[in-house]
Amino acid sequence: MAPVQRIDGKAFAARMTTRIADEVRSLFDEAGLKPGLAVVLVGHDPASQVYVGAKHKATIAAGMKSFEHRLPAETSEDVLLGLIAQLNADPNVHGILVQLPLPAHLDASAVIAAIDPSKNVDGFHVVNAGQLATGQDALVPCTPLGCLFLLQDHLGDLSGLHAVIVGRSNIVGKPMAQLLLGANCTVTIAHSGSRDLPALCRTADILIAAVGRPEMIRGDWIKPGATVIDVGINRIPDGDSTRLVGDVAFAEAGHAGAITPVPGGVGPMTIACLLQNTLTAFRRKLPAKA
Ligand SMILES: Nc1nc2c(c(=O)[nH]1)N[C@@H](CN(C=O)c1ccc(C(=O)N[C@@H](CCC(=O)O)C(=O)O)cc1)CN2
Repeated sequence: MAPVQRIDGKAFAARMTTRIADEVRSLFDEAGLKPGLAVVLVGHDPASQVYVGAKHKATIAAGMKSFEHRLPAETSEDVLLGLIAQLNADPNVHGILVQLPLPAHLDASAVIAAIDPSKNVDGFHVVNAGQLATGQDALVPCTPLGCLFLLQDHLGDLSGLHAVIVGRSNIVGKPMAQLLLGANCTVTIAHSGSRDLPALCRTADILIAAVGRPEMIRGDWIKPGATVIDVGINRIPDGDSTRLVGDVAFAEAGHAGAITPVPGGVGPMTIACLLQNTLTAFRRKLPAKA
């Protein structure tokens, strides 16, 4: 059997970012306007600080305007909702993202619901979710969108393939299922409590691991030749230090057809798709050409 291929999300994301930057430049030449992305971080979660910093860098690299709002951990919901109302009304802001997780005293659903759906570049608003579920043009959550791009790039047409998604979150599992249905896959959504999960996973041509548990998916859960997309980003102790692992036991997956590594797989695609969604939201606000 051929050795497993590594699906290089980092390289794909870099190519996407270059293409987006080219589009941003030519739109600026045509219309004299730039897309603007506002990212709101509440508190000091170390991983969130890294991701928000990476989003700022990527936004600038793509030629967009970046508006960063770093608020103290004790920020009240009223203050946060006030900032969101201000960003909703700001014509220079085309995309708004509130970094998750939020501190425990804040209600993430209420905060997401306050973001104008046409600027909700995370695609988390119920309007965005409803549009995706009913096959309308939607702003689609960045992580599953990135997974779909990697799958289509690697496999081409996905029609008729059986995709098993392990994980049922609103952010990854459910929108991933909608995207794969839209690409004509047969889709099963499973979770850590599904009966005989290993056997279910072994039926997958495409296996999406989005369960948030380090290396839970073992090698013998993977059908030979399957394409495995590992969404998990888990930091585990490693001697005196730590290291990142996915939800799949990568070292046991040598018989898969292809697999995304962690790091360097899905993670960078999340940020590239955020830029893509910001560009989409911006384009939708441009005046129609005569
Ligand atoms: N509002 C949102 N919050 C969160 C989202 C999101 O899409 N919207 N997703 C995650 C975090 N996330 C982006 O916000 C994110 C996670 C990981 C990466 C990434 O590139 N990871 C690297 C490894 C980085 C490291 O060393 O820690 C990789 O996988 O190669 C980018 C974005 C939760 N919150």
